[in-house]
Amino acid sequence: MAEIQLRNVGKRWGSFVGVHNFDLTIADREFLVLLGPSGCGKTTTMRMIAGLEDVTEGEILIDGKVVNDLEPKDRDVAMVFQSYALYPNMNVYENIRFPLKVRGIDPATHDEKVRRASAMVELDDFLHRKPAELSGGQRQRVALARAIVREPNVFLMDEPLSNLDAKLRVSTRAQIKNLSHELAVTTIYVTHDQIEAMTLADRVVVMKKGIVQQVGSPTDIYDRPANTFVASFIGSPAMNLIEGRVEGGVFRAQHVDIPGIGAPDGPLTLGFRAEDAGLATGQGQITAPIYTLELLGDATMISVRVGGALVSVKADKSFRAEIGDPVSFSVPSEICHLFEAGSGARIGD
Ligand SMILES: Nc1ncnc2c1ncn2[C@@H]1O[C@H](COP(=O)(O)OP(=O)(O)OP(=O)(O)O)[C@@H](O)[C@H]1O
Repeated sequence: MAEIQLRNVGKRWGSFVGVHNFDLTIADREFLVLLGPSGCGKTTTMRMIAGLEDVTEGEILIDGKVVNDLEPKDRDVAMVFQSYALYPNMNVYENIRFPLKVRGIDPATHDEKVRRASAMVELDDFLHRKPAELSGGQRQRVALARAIVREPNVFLMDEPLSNLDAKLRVSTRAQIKNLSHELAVTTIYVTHDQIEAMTLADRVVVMKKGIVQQVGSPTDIYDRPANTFVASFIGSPAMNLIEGRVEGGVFRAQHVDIPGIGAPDGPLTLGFRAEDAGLATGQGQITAPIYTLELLGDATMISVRVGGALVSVKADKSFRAEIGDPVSFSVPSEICHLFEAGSGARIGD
């Protein structure tokens, strides 16, 4: 059982603000992902929860108890880092067992606990090996098992997959998801990889420059991004964003003419996702020469240049044309997201 509350938590170093006013309750057993570009304050937030970094403002509570002044070892949280930090002279069994020894857990229980944790990450056959005799993915699993074996109240994972190659990331990601379901322990997971965030999280917190931009389920964040930063950070490709003007309910930019826009006259940033639009059968709302074509296997991505921006639309995998050929996209107003031109904040639903 562990509910974590962050009450207006902040971190400053001198005048530099690393994390600003972070206010959120993380439910017991929730899988929360902190997502954002490098330097946005994800790791600092996690380190404050772990007790590895002092809090400058606000309070952190674990199960209703303020832990600001508690030592990391007294917080009952287990951390998994991007660097595995395994002991090179110990074999896998001893590495996994280590936290139990340090914590003075009854030695009679060690063997069972180590074997259960190693079985969960499918390392049963590797217990006698030294870290140097393991692959990167296996080492990462030892690090996971070492966190699991403690049976902590909270898991904190800081980019645990970032040292793995693309294929291993996908399989280890699936394993983490399955483990978190099995263990049902409150987990906070830091990543800058939006796919990892979308696939793992119950809720995602998107951060930028120390400030929380949006908190929501992966679908909330994907379907209703709170601002252009979130819209351009989530999704592959990111949401198409076009700067233009509304006049009499029609959004206009170079090559773009979209009627039915519910915003007052003036400048506006309009967004839509590549998979929501399509090729127009007649005259569509965006008509321009093809800038590039990418064959994705299951679809063809067609891009045109609109003003300075590249706008992409997914078409059928059989679509073929030449760069420079004219193309027209169907972009009805219903699929469009509207953002304020200056602040980038979302307008309406
Ligand atoms: N000890 C420190 N003193 C001063 N500034 C720091 C310190 N530690 C971190 N920072 C700054 O705080 C900001 C947030 O850092 P943090 O490590 O939390 O970012 P992050 O989102 O985890 O990035 P990354 O994905 O690169 O790990 C950064 O601008 C960083 O330079």
